[in-house]
Amino acid sequence: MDTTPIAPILQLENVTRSFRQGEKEITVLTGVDAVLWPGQAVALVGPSGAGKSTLLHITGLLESPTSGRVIINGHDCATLTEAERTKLRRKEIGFVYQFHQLLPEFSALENVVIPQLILGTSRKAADKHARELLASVGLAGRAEHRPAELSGGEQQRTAICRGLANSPRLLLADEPTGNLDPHTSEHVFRQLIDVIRRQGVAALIATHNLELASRMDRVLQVHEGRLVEISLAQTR
Ligand SMILES: Nc1ncnc2c1ncn2[C@@H]1O[C@H](COP(=O)(O)OP(=O)(O)OP(=O)(O)O)[C@@H](O)[C@H]1O
Repeated sequence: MDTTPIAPILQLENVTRSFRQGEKEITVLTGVDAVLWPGQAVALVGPSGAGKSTLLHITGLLESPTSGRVIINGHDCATLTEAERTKLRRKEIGFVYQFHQLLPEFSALENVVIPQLILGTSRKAADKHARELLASVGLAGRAEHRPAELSGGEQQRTAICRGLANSPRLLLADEPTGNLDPHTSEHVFRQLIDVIRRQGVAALIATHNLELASRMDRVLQVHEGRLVEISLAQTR
C-alpha cells in the first residue's frame, strides 16, 4: 500500500487584497484561507463584485496579495523571483476563461501545442499530447480546424485542453461555461469534471451557476472578503 501522504496543491493563508479607488481604499479580500487537494473540483461562488476574479488572479500569480501567503505545490510564492513565479505559473497552473481567448489564426491542435512549445517541449511530443487531450474531450476529428470553424462548445473544450496542455497541478477557471447555451454548458461541464478527475489536478472554478456548483466536490463562497465552505446539496 502506498503510504505517501498526499500534499495539498494550493494553500491560501490569510490572503487580503485592497484596491485604491480615488481617495478611498477598498478591501475586497479580508482574510482568505483555503486548501485544495489533487483531483478536487472546487466551486468558487458569491455575488457579483464579491472578489472571485480577484482571488483567481492572486491564486494564478497574475497579481500579488496585499498580505498573506499563496503556496502552490509547496512553493511560497512571495519568496520567488519574478522569473521563478512566471515559470511556476506556466508549468503548474492552467487557466480557462469564459471567453476562451483561443488564437484565431491557429488550429485547435496548434492552440494546445503552443503553450507546450513555450515551456520547451519538442514539437513531436507536444503534438502527441495535444492530440490525446483533444481526443479525451471528443475533439479528435476537429484538431485541424481553426476556432472560427468550431462551435462554441468545441472552442471551449479546446480552451480546456489548452489550460491542461502543460499538465498543470492547478486549474483555474472563471465561468468556463458562462457563455454557452444550457445543453452545451452541461456537455462541456461534464468533460471538464471528467478530465480534472482523470488528470488528478486541483481545480478552482468560479461560477454563478449554483446547480453546476452543487455537483462539484466542494463549494467555497466568498462572503465578506473571506471563504466559507458551504453545502448546496440540500437545496438540490
Ligand atoms: N484593479 C482594480 N482596481 C480597483 N478595484 C478593483 C480592481 N479589480 C477589482 N476591483 C474591485 O474589487 C471588487 C471585486 O471584483 P471581482 O471582479 O473580483 O468580483 P467578482 O466576484 O469576480 O465579480 P463578478 O461575479 O461580477 O465577475 C469589485 O468591487 C471591483 O470593483
